[in-house]
Amino acid sequence: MERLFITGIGTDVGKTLVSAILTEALQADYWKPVQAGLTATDAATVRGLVQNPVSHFWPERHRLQLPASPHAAAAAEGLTLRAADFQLPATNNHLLVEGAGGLLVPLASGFLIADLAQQFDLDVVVVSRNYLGSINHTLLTLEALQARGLRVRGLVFNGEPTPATETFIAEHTGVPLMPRILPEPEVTPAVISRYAAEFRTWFGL
Ligand SMILES: Nc1ncnc2c1ncn2[C@@H]1O[C@H](COP(=O)(O)OP(=O)(O)OP(=O)(O)O)[C@@H](O)[C@H]1O
Ligand SMILES: C[C@H](N)[C@H](N)CCCCCC(=O)O
Ligand SMILES: [Mg+2]
Repeated sequence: MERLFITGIGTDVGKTLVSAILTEALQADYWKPVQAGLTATDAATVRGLVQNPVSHFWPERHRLQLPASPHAAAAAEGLTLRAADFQLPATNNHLLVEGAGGLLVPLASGFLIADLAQQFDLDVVVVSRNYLGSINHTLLTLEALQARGLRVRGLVFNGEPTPATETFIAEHTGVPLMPRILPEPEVTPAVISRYAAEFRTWFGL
């Protein structure tokens, strides 16, 4: 059974896109524990992109109005998020848990996204979007995971292929590479389904 925590090298790097692909590939359940910003929630986005009838979408534990760092969005509502608030959904299906922003984004004082992945004892998928500076952000994320003893199930490169970047990161870290995502003119259920087939092959399904 795959139980995966989806993180990335920052915000807006494609975690939700990759979550939709993995949800479809594995017919997995999906859970976003903390949603900051409610105009278009990540769970609604994934639900709209996934076509299989098996996936279940678990409700967010905290839905915060402000599209900001969760610690600040919670404080704006007079809330303090705590580790004890969060329990992994009780499912027998594959499960994908999407973080908010990057690995060290704060949920509260002394409580980071990385702590959630550790608390749930999940393997981690890292999404790296290509931009100038992304090598450093990717290596920092992978070092922080290693320092916490978190296992990397795979790294996904998203965006314009950049062989010099991807080869360096792969050789320097030795992390397993999942299929890469190209810039898509539009993100549709058909696009998700096409990548899901590639990921199914990667998982040996
Ligand atoms: N390969 C791609 N092709 C086209 N659009 C993309 C691609 N990757 C990401 N996007 C778009 O970029 C935006 C940000 O991606 P996404 O929402 O997946 O980021 P995120 O890492 O989940 O952000 P957050 O930290 O808010 O959860 C979305 O509009 C998404 O559709
Ligand atoms: C609102 C946004 N889309 C994400 N959900 C939260 C991003 C928090 C980033 C905090 C930071 O690293 O400075
Ligand atoms: Mg997202």
